[in-house]
Amino acid sequence: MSGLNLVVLASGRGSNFKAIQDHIDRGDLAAKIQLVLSDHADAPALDLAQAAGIPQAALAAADYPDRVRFDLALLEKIKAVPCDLIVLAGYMRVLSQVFIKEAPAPIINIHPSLLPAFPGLHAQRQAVDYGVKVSGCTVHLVNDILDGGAIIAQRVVPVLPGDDEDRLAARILAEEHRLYSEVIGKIANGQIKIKDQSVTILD
Ligand SMILES: Nc1nc2c(c(=O)[nH]1)N[C@@H](CN(C=O)c1ccc(C(=O)N[C@@H](CCC(=O)O)C(=O)O)cc1)CN2
Ligand SMILES: NCC(=O)N[C@@H]1O[C@H](COP(=O)([O-])[O-])[C@@H](O)[C@H]1O
Repeated sequence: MSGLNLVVLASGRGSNFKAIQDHIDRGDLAAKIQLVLSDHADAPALDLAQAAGIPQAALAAADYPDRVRFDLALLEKIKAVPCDLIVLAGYMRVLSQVFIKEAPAPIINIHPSLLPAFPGLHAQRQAVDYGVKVSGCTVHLVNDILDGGAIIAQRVVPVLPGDDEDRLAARILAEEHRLYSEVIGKIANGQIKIKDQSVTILD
């Protein structure tokens, strides 16, 4: 039983993708990553996917006239494989309304702050600069409002004296690696149900 079919979108390092695959390999997560897609051909996430024997591909934005045509090409690759859930794992492009509408499965994202605080890019830097005493990470549904989709789960992470962006990011990242697989596991076993843009969490 391979469980939930996942397609992962990653722009860079891929540590969240790797954490999900590690949970799958350990038998902790009833899912199968069918494809890893990136908008950067040199993304380390693609090397991690290749090493894990997972099909992977990169699409270059420069090869497409606009965001919608890029997203339609992305969708074409996603629709060619079994997909129950699209997982953004450090995917650094805003998805168009067309992508959101035409996606063959729900889309989730992990964000390194306690949304709605600090949306967008460099959330950890925003938190340090603001001087908050706690931050954290959020798993949310993806819709056409950037980082505005329904919140599925959050974890609080302390901001310690002397923290800079990198130290806080590392502390939050460790929590992301746990939270994301926990949430995907609950989607796989039906404890979290997603219908259209609403989330139901069963205790
Ligand atoms: N339609 C949506 N698309 C995306 C969402 C979302 O909630 N709705 N989440 C983001 C993830 N993300 C933060 O969590 C994020 C990613 C990228 C950007 C952004 O401004 N990207 C720029 C390019 C930046 C770059 O190339 O360095 C852009 O796309 O023009 C903001 C937030 C994923 N997509
Ligand atoms: N706005 C989106 C965003 O900032 N996402 C963040 O990018 C990092 C990707 O790391 P990874 O490639 O090692 O998973 C993660 O910290 C993720 O929360």
